[in-house]
Amino acid sequence: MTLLSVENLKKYYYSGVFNKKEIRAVDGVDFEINKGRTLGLVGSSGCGKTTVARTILRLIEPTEGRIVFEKKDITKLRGRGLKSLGCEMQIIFQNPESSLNPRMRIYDAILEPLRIHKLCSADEENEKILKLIEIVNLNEELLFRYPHELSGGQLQRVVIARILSLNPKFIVADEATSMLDPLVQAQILNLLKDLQIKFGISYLFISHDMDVVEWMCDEIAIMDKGKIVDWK
Ligand SMILES: Nc1ncnc2c1ncn2[C@@H]1O[C@H](COP(=O)(O)OP(=O)(O)OP(=O)(O)O)[C@@H](O)[C@H]1O
Repeated sequence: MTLLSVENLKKYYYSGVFNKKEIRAVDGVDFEINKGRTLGLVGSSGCGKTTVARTILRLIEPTEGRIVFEKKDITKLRGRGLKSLGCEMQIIFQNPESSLNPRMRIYDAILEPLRIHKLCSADEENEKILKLIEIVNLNEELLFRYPHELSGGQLQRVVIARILSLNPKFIVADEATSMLDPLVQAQILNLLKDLQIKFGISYLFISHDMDVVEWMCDEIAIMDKGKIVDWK
């Protein structure tokens, strides 16, 4: 069953004041992702992978095309609709520290989205946080530490716990494990796969590492100069 479909997606940038130069970052991309499946997006640096992801998540406006999520056209969604879409579609970046406030203890970092989106009552907060860290295999002792006191792998688990609190249906992993050493990378990838099985999450998995993509993904789209040029 299709969760997300992207039709003729384009994102052009314009640079220069006098001699306007057109940059076709994404130039007519089509794909579908089914529920509980993973699509890999690979290609050389600058081919448009991150732009595809940010456009789908409505973090940037597409120049042209249509994005359909759960049978709903979300291309022009605004206001409250866009806010609730923000829970269902999430992104994990390469550097977990960029997603976490350095002055906020881990406990509060996981609590923050629960409070912002009013996802549980005050009485349920503690239990919910303990449940989330159990799901991502994070030790309870780490809850009262600050981000700089955790390793890259532990931080990525915190980021995943925060995201999971929102019950997402779709997650973009944008080079999410490429800064981690191979053993930790394998652990995080296994965690993402487990979460997919448990919660039926769909992923758009962006990476330079073809071995990782082949292991992680059901289907792979290869991008070049803003277009999908091959499928695997
Ligand atoms: N805000 C912007 N303004 C102008 N050009 C941009 C902007 N964002 C991206 N681009 C350009 O769009 C193209 C695609 O960039 P994008 O970051 O999507 O590529 P990528 O495949 O994700 O690269 P990488 O693997 O290095 O992250 C590049 O030529 C980039 O310079």
